[in-house]
Amino acid sequence: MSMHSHSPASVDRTDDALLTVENLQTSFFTDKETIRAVDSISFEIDRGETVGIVGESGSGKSVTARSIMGLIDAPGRVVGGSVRFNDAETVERLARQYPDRTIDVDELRTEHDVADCIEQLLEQGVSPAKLTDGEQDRSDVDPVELAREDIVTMRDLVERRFTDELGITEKSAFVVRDTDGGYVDATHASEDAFRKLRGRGISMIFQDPLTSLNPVYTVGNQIKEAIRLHQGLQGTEAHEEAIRLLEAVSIPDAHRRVDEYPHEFSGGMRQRAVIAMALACKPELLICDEPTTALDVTIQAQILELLMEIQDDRDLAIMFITHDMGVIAEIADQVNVMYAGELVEKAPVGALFDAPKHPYTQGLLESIPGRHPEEDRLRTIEGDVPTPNEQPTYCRFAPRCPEAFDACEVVHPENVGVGDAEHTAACLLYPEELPTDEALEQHRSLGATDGGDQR
Ligand SMILES: Nc1ncnc2c1ncn2[C@@H]1O[C@H](COP(=O)(O)OP(=O)(O)OP(=O)(O)O)[C@@H](O)[C@H]1O
Ligand code: NI
Repeated sequence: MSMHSHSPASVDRTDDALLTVENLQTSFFTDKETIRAVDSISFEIDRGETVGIVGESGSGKSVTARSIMGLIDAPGRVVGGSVRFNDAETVERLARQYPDRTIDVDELRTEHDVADCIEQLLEQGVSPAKLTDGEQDRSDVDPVELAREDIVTMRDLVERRFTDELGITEKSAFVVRDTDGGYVDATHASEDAFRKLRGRGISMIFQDPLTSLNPVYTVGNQIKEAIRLHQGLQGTEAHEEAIRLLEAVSIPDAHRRVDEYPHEFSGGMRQRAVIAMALACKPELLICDEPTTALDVTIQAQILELLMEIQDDRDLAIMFITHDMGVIAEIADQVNVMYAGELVEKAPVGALFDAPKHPYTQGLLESIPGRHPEEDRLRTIEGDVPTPNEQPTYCRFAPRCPEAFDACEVVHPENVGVGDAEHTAACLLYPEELPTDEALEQHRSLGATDGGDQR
């Protein structure tokens, strides 16, 4: 049982999710300002599922991906939230390698009483709202009572790292074992653990295949290096596996092409080779950051088709980043719409296209080429994505929004349920069924329990 199960904002898909991103916050600290590139976003990815992340340039899509991969460099830093990777094999492997940095939740359950822990936290001045975060309908209930009812659990305290605050667990721990399935907390993993998590576990491909391929080595040697690192195969075995992988990504004549250099490959073939390299690591989750934007439309369609086939074969989860709603329609099961560092709408792909709720999403859909064949000019949303350089007490989309009203300047919209169980939007027009003043009150109170800046 998770604290989130009653929350309209965070849909209860937690139990089986392969990846859980919760209140992730990543900022860049420049001389001039703090850019809140990813500003407290939450979403999940299930096994075998494709989750699309869509939004205009500068909305924070790549920073989200790089935060998950542990690839944020100075002046940037993940400043809050967590990224939990829930794969039993990975948890066991890392728990063996990092016994001192592993938390055993079952042990904690036998040694500590959750209600006592919560009492201590309240005494230390932690707000009850923080302890019941996600329990909007229970926010007036004493958190100690929720612990007694098993609604707030030891696992919840571990996930929010309250057990660190209590001195029960090591602050540097990042592997969590639990009978219900543990996880690796990527936001707390050390550099070397991240390297182990990348590749086997989570693997990423980028927009420009040339940045992932080294021009001085043959394509085959680069794939073989990945095979050696992640599967421990050498010599002929590695060579055979490299050919199999090139065949798996439909590179014709793989026996010969395995010995060619990247410049001898076309753009589409290079992107296929990069996918083969990513697969050499046998990942559970593949993150694709605009992998087809540099390619022409026909090749783009072939690569998407290929990814779908590979996904079916391997039950691979895919997080697919694009600014193109057309691509989202092709490939995604679930969609997260980002704007200026925030997640403004989340929905299954059908619901998003049939009934987009956020005016921003509506604008993105209106600007898909071919939507209005009777018009000669493509519709666009006027203006640009603002740089998110302050904590918003308003709606960041309001200046461009055709539906904006006075409150949008002074109330920050939170994600609220909009119809379908798995559909949320962060817009003051919702919940539609409430009168405006009550809707605004709901956004204000959700904002107050949001946690805000965490670290
Ligand atoms: N190294 C950095 N230093 C400072 N700011 C950065 C850095 N990297 C990203 N940002 C800022 O973070 C915000 C989000 O950038 P991000 O690259 O994630 O956008 P995106 O949605 O991937 O856009 P695109 O579609 O153009 O790839 C932007 O405001 C960007 O300026
Ligand atoms: Ni990007």
